Amino acid sequence: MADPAFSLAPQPDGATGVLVLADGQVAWGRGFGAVGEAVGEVCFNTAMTGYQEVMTDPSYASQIVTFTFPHIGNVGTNAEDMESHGVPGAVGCVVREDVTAPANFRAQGTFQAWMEAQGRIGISGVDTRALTRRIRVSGAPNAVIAHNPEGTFDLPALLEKARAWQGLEGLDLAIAVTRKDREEWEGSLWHLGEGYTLPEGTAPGDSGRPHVVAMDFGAKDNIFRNIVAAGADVTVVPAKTTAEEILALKPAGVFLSNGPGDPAATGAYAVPVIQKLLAADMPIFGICLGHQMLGLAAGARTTKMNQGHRGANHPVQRKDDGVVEITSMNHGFAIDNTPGALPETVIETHVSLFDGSNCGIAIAGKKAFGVQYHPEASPGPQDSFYLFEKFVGMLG
Ligand SMILES: NC(=O)CC[C@H](N)C(=O)O
Repeated sequence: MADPAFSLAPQPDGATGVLVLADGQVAWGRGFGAVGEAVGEVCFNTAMTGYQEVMTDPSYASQIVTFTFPHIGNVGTNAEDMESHGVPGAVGCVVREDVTAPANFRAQGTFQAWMEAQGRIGISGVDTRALTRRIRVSGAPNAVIAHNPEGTFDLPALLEKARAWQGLEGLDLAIAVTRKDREEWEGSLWHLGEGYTLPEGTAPGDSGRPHVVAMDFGAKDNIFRNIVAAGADVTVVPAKTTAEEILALKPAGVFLSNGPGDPAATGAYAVPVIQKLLAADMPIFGICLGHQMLGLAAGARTTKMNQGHRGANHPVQRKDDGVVEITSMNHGFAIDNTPGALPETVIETHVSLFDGSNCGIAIAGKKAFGVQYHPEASPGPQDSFYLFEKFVGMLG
C-alpha cells in the first residue's frame, strides 16, 4: 500500500536504525539495543504493558514486533518479568517514542541495555500507526531490522535479505526454542513482594497432586506457573518427545504449549504423538500452537491469518454461554473454521469477536480441549484461570 507516512523517504540526518520491508518500503528511525541486522515477519502488538514479557515470549521467534502503544521501555526491565531464558524470542522491536530513563520501583536496568544484552535490535521514532495500518491492509510483511550507530546501511543488501527469507509459513521454529532436556518444573505464580510462591498448603511432589507432562514447543514460563497454581505437578519435556516416552512418565494429563512458527510444519512430528495420546484417552490441554496442533491431530486444518491477533485485550466469546473473555493473544495462524472445514469431532468452543476466527476447541468424546489465547491475562469474574482449573479438575 502506498502510505505517505511510511514509504520510500530518503535517509534523514541522524537515522541509525532502519526497517526494510520486502516490498521495498523503508522506515527510518533511531537504533537502540543490539547493533546488527535481523530478518523476520513484522507484526503489531496492541498491549499497553508487558513489553519485556512480549520480547521474551518464544512464540515471537523470527518476528519483529511493532508496539502500537507509543511509550515502550519507560518502566525499564527486571530479572523477574522474563517468559523464557536464553532462547530466541522476537528478534527486534519498532517503537514510536525514544525510550526514556526507567521510572519504576521494580526497574533494575534500562530497556536499551537489556535489548543489547539480549541481542535484540530496536528502532524508535517510527510512525508505528502507519506501519500498523500497512499490516492491517496488506498483511504482515517480511523485513530486515538494522541498527548501526554510524548510520551507514547497505539498503539493496538489506532488501535482498528481506526478500530472500522464506517467511513463517512452513517454518518449524519450535525445534529452535524447545528445551533440550526434561525438566521438573518448580515455582508458581509471581506475586509482588513475594516472588514465586507455591499454592498454600501444597508443594510440588506432594502425594495427591496430579502429574502433568507438558510438551515444550517454546513455552511461556507463566503457563507452567498457572498449571502448578491450579494444583498439578509439571514435568516439561522437549518438543520431539515420543508418545511412548510421555506415557512412560505416567501422566494424569498432557499439556501442549504455545510456540513459534507454522503449526502445520511443527505438526509433522508432534501431531502423530498427539494422536496417540488422544487414542490413549489422555486428558489434553493445548494453548496457542498446542491448541492448533490438537486441532490438526483431530483432522482440522490451520491457515495463516492476514494480520493475526497480538495484544492483551482481545475479546473472545464462549459459544456455550455467550460470555466474552478479554484475553492475551499472540498468534498468526488459526484453525480453519470456515463453513464445512471443521471435522465433526472438533467442537468449536470459542471465537474471536474481532474476525470470527477460531479461538477454542474441544474434541468430542475426549477429555481434550485447546484455546488460542494465553489465559493468564483475564482478571475478574471471567478470569481465564478457570481453564487451568478445568484441566487439573479432569485429572484423576
Ligand atoms: N502463541 C503461539 O503459540 C503462536 C502459535 C503460532 N506460532 C502462531 O503464530 O499462530
